[in-house]
Amino acid sequence: MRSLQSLNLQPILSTEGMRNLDAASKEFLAKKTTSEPSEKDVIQSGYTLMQEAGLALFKFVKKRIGNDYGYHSGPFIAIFIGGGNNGGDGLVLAKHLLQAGIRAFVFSLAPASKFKNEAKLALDDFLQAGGELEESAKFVESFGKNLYSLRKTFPFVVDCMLGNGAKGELRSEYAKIVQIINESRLPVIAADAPTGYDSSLHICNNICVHAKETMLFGFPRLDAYTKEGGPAFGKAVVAQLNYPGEVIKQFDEKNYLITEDSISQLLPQRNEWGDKRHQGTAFIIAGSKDMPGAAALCTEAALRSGAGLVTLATTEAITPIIQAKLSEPVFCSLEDRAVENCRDDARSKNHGVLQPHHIPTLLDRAKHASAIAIGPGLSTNFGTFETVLALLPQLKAPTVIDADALNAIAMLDDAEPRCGMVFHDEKSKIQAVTEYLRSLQQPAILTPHVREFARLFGELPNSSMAIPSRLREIATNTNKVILLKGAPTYIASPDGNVYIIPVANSGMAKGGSGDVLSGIIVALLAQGLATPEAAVLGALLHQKAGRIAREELGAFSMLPSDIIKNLHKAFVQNNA
Ligand SMILES: NC(=O)C1=CN([C@@H]2O[C@H](COP(=O)(O)OP(=O)(O)OC[C@H]3O[C@@H](n4cnc5c(N)ncnc54)[C@H](OP(=O)(O)O)[C@@H]3O)[C@@H](O)[C@H]2O)[C@@H](O)CC1
Ligand SMILES: Nc1ncnc2c1ncn2[C@@H]1O[C@H](COP(=O)(O)OP(=O)(O)O)[C@@H](O)[C@H]1O
Repeated sequence: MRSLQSLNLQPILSTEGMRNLDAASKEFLAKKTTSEPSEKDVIQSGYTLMQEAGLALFKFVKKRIGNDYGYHSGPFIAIFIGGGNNGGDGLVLAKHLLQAGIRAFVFSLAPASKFKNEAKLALDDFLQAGGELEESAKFVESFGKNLYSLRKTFPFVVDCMLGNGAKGELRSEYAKIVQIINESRLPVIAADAPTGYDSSLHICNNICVHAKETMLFGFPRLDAYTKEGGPAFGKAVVAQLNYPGEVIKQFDEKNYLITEDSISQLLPQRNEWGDKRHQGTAFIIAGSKDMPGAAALCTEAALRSGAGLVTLATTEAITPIIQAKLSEPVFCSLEDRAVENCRDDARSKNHGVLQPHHIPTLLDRAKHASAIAIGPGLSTNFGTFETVLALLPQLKAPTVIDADALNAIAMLDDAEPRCGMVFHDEKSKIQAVTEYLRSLQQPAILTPHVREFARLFGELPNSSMAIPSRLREIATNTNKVILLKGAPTYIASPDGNVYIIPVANSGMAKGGSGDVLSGIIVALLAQGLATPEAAVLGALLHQKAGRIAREELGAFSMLPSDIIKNLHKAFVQNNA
């Protein structure tokens, strides 16, 4: 069986974790050379790491020289450095460029006398190699009012002003340079963090470099993938440095970066000799009279994701509509009967939606399923909520709980058969939701977007930095996988690991995309993947197909159905 544990994924560190790892590694490496290292020995170890960082940056920048960004290639590279270690990285880069015969201007925001420790060693090496520091004031004077000349001279800018040590609003000399760089619209490559990103508050200042790419040193850092940091970091590229394995273990925060590269390693093994039942049978409970499309999208996505048999249970009011669209699913058409319940007074409201009298039929059909998805487009009808709440504890197969099924659980306090049970505050409501979920015997994946999440578990933490630990807590307490949809996607597993898919694609932010995701995941579960693997692989395939759809159709025009149309490419490019 394919497992996430076997993938050797890169841990994502917080800025604090990264800085602590840096410090501990310097000590550790220094102790390797002498049992009682002096401060100088520790600085020397730090410089070894800085040289690795600067070399990686050089290789990266060198690849960008030419027409990589589609801009004409000017003769010079502009590197901006500050007086800390981020500036030191820039000096190592500049030395390599110099030695490679590539002309670089190093504009320094700090006087040479300000450099100390590793950055001082880097400065000494740079000067010794024949390099010179340009004063940043000169840059402001020559280019500040003449952006045309700036654009003519430099194809792009390398930002080594401030890295993960930056705090608070930028000082005026930094702010002025950042404004000029931003106004020039030149592409920026940032080292470790874009200048203006406050690595202690984890927010962008008003004045902030918006990098095209940022090279992160050592490990992926959470800041680069959040909604607060992502727009400033641009595309994050990680340069692995030789941090000692023994030290890394101590700083693993159980958050892992996972990208489409891992798809092929997670795909379920197909049984070439097996019949349709060997490929998994998915049972989908979805759709209502006003939302037939949700059921259709979910079902078609499951069909396109490898399940041998897909059965759709939906109300008879919309069964013919979906039958006209899809030939392959088996249908479990749920009889519409006008019924009354204690909330929905108009009988007609209960027509064309899931109702308690459907439960015996659903349970009978669910017996044959290897996985179940429940929720897309079910409606917020009270009887539907009641049905979902009564049905879930009776299901045995691994289950994807999405959309209105999540809304049903969030209404635990209101719904029958718990009518009259009132939770007095949010804390007790969250506790009731947690207990309900924990009591479900089958493995399950919950796929809320942020509003569904808030209905179930209260608002997400204000800072994205705190989201992984909140999700970890819920996954552990409920013993269920929590997949938080959006950009990025977070998947928290009950074992405490959180997987982060660092993709932002506004073309996917459209009604119906989530229904597609549920369909993919239920098919993967049906094929025997465990819940964490099915959730992660499903989200990766979904995002990859979405990326391909966007490349073909653009973010404005692509539709959730185009994600399905491109699913085969997400699978096939990985030789499935
Ligand atoms: N082994 C290692 O350690 C490795 C570390 N590496 C690199 O080190 C970087 C971290 O270096 P760091 O700790 O020196 O911090 P850094 O980002 O350069 O900032 C400090 C400077 O910023 C200044 N400053 C702060 N706030 C400011 C503001 N608002 N506005 C203006 N200025 C402000 C502050 O000035 P001060 O306040 O002290 O006058 C000081 O000069 C890390 O991101 C990575 O690139 C790599 O080489 C790999 C190995
Ligand atoms: N900005 C975005 N970048 C990448 N993926 C996104 C973005 N916004 C939404 N998505 C994805 O699209 C899907 C939207 O799901 P959801 O909001 O439940 O839609 P619906 O319920 O209408 O189908 C989720 O899988 C989510 O991760």
